Amino acid sequence: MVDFKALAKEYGTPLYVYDFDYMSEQYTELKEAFKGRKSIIAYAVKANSNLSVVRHFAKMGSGADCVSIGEVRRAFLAGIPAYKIIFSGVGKSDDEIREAIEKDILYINVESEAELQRVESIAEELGRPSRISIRVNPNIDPQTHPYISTGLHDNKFGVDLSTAKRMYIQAKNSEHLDPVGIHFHIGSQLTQLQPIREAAEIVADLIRSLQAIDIELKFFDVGGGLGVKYGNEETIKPYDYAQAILSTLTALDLTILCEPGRFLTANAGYFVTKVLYEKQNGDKKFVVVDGAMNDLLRPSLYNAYHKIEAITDNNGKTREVDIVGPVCESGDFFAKNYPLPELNRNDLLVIHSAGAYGFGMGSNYNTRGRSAEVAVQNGKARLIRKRECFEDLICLEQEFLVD
Ligand SMILES: Cc1ncc(COP(=O)(O)O)c(C=O)c1O
Ligand SMILES: N[C@@H](CCCC[NH3+])C(=O)O
Repeated sequence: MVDFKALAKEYGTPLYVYDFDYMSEQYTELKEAFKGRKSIIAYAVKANSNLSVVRHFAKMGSGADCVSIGEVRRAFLAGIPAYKIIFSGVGKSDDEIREAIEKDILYINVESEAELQRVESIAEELGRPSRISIRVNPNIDPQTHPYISTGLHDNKFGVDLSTAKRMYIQAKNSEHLDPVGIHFHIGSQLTQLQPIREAAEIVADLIRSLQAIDIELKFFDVGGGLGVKYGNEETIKPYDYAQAILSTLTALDLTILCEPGRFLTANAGYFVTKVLYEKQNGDKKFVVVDGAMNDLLRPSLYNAYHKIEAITDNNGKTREVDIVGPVCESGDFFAKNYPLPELNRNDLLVIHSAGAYGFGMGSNYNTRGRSAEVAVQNGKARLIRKRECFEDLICLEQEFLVD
């Protein structure tokens, strides 16, 4: 049990708290699910890119799935070896591609024909062949929130099957490209197994058709996306997930690469915020807290549900309130019509499932410094990122002030 009151007293609020022991359990469960097959769990750094979090997974043997050269650099800094780092994303710049090739990462995940040309040219310039994988868009509806669906042709990600095949042939015939993997990722917060199985089947068939023309791949990269419980949703068990994927690989000897983000971190994280005021506009009751949409954007952006726990001495009956922050937007809320007891100034609200896409999607909107982050491990807490102060926010502008 995390003592949120003590942490809030020591580190202040708003505050992110991460349970590193829970992260370890999630990692181990997923890794075990692929037992009997060669596999790399490549943590999706975007979910929570704090260096201490990435380092925690590095120590467990994790690789890293990165979507910018900044994330690749983070992965290196955190101690993830080059041979377990992959780099995805639809818009990699020349500089990013160059650095990824120079750093000799496991592979660059290519998302278009135009990008393949750039990787080939840059590899030629460097005189160093680039290992690549191609992200296939299998046109499968993942049955998740439209903003986080990625495996339909309507989405910008990956290439269709026939384009992928053309690209593999080009790569095979190029002395500057070394096609080693194939990738798909149909969306995030997936709670249905069937779309994952269908996508894996489609991609496994493509691998067989490539084998028939002598293109042998080593890595079957199944992306991330495994959903978690925010409320009452049914989720997929890691074992069933792994079995569904492995069942499509009959007679194929490939290393599985899996890129979980949310599964490893979401329910390890809590966002702790303090009650400032209660107010009432007509019939509507509001609880105003010191955290805001610039700290945790998911409710504002996706109308996402997060369980909220009140730490208060008032245990009386609840009433429905909107929980809102100080930012000047009506969209700045953590929950609407949420049942909470009467609250006093300085009571705490703990917002659950905030470990993935929480701090990382934060901003400095309204010139608000981002929260501190704390890790809890083996019953001990430690600061893993300082709270941002005003000087941190203005330091890149200050020298440009003119009279
Ligand atoms: C290519 C890729 N891999 C992995 C992830 C991680 O997803 P999740 O956090 O849902 O596991 C994402 C994000 O959706 C992604 O786009
Ligand atoms: N930001 C999203 C997930 C995006 C996944 C990135 N590919 C969320 O908070 O749920």
